[in-house]
Amino acid sequence: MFLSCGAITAGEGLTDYSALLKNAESVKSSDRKLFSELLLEVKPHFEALTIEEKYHFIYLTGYEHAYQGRLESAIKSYKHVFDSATNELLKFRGAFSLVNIYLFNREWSKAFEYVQYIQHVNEKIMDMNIRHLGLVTVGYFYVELSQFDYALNIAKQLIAEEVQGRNKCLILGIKLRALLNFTPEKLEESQFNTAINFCRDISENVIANVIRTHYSVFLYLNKNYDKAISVITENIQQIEESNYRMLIIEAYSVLSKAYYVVNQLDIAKSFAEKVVLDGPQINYINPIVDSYWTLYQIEESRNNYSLAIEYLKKFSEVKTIEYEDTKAKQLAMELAKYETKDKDNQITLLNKENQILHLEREFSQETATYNRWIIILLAAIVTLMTGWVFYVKRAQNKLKYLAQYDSLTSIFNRSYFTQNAESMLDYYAKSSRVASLIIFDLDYFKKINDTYGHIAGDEVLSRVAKVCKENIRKVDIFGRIGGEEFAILLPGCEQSQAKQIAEECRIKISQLDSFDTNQDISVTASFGVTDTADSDYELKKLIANADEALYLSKRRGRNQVAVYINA
Ligand SMILES: Nc1nc2c(ncn2[C@@H]2O[C@H](COP(=O)(O)OP(=O)(O)OP(=O)(O)O)[C@@H](O)[C@H]2O)c(=O)[nH]1
Repeated sequence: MFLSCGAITAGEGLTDYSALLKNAESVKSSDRKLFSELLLEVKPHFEALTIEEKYHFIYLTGYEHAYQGRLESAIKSYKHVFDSATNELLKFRGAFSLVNIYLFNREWSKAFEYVQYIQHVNEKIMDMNIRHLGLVTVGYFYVELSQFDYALNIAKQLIAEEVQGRNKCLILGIKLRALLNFTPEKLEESQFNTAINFCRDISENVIANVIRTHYSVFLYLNKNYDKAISVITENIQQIEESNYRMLIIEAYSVLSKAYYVVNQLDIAKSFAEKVVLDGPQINYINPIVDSYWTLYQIEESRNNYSLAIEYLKKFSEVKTIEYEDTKAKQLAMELAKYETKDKDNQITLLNKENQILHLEREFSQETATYNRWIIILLAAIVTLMTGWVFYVKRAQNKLKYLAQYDSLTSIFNRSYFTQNAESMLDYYAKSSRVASLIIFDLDYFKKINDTYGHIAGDEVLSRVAKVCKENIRKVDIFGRIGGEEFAILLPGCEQSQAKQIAEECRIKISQLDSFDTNQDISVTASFGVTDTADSDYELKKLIANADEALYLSKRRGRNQVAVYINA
């Protein structure tokens, strides 16, 4: 009961409702139980409240409804405050509370109505904390609708007004997220660190962790995979304990992508699986799309084709949801902007032409037809544009594949092999772990081409790649680095194990059938092997030394494996 916490009375035994409401206001996010008790205490005396107190009470009731998840009732209370309260501050609070709920409900146009109000009146709000909280909500709205330039303008205004405390921490997060999507090339690591430190110093740990996930995405985009991983893993316990699902999902998603790139496939898979655990959740559809793609890539690289296809199907389902969602947001935004412009135009027109009212009716009819056409046109443009973006993205994916894989053998091409091998070697160098390199070259391949033709030669190359791929692990990096020259980087393998693997590949190649042509084609290959203990971690040096061993095999009569000796 409230009285046990100390009653606030206004002399002569009368309860000071204003003070009760103020008390409720101050504990609304820190002591939920007391907050509810205070509202219950005031409720029976509603009629005795002053007008101002009545609206304050209704506003706080809205807050209580929203907290309990009764969003329709919360909207009713907040709207009542917004429509009828004379106190500008309360009206303003009603507006940004409505934006938050409409954003949660994904009712973009309705949210936009109140966003415009907040932007229009914020300068009249003298309580800086409330004014800034309203603007932070607006910034968040624009980020949600991918209107990053608008979000950045809001951040600029708040920073110019020397925003403080939690609002500053929130807007720094919004600003970094907008920049990450808008102009990532202009971002620097120090900006993330400054924001994280600021939020941490004022104990806003959840927001600090949200910014850490943006930081991790930034590092991932800049190919700094190890750091992208450590930024999250160092704080993973705090992130998981936050119970903030969106944050947790974003963190898992970036971890799974980064672990995939550094070839830690089991860990990458476990994080991606956690992201997709609850099925397609519209409020965080992007990480789900990314995670299905990662799962598909992992299973495909492990040759688990049926599972890979399942993930690809899921990926395509969630991609469609993501695409529809983006389209809906863009359309809502375009229509909302159009309607605002149209409203402004009409007001000016009506002011100017007040004297010719009879023409106004005609005009609005025309405008209505005109509006309909514009809306249809806009919808068509947005559909076409998003369809085009989708098409371009698909074409980009195809181009990306072509740029990374050798079309004849479907293994990595030289440049992608080099890129992957170098980052793997960097990674291994840091932890001083061993890796080996095998290089092999087909014997007398020119003769095969000359005797049986280039098409038969191509078939040989593709079969050689296939048998070797079957013989190595999924973590090994396998590429075609020349016409009939191949390389395999084996992380964690010592020279003696690599030699054994090379020997197995050599035997498998020499046992290749004579194909469907019935021609008796005999194929062999010569191998050279070295490891990081003998040749260090620089790819160029490893290749040169393995090549030296390969030519020793050739000189010794071909169809054999030689190991580089560090004299
Ligand atoms: N069919 C086919 N042949 C290729 C391809 N790329 C390179 N070659 C051929 O591979 C042959 C390589 O010949 P050489 O470098 O003389 O080597 P080799 O005949 O294998 O002899 P050794 O390496 O000394 O055992 C050339 O005839 C190239 O035309 C390709 O993509 N397809």
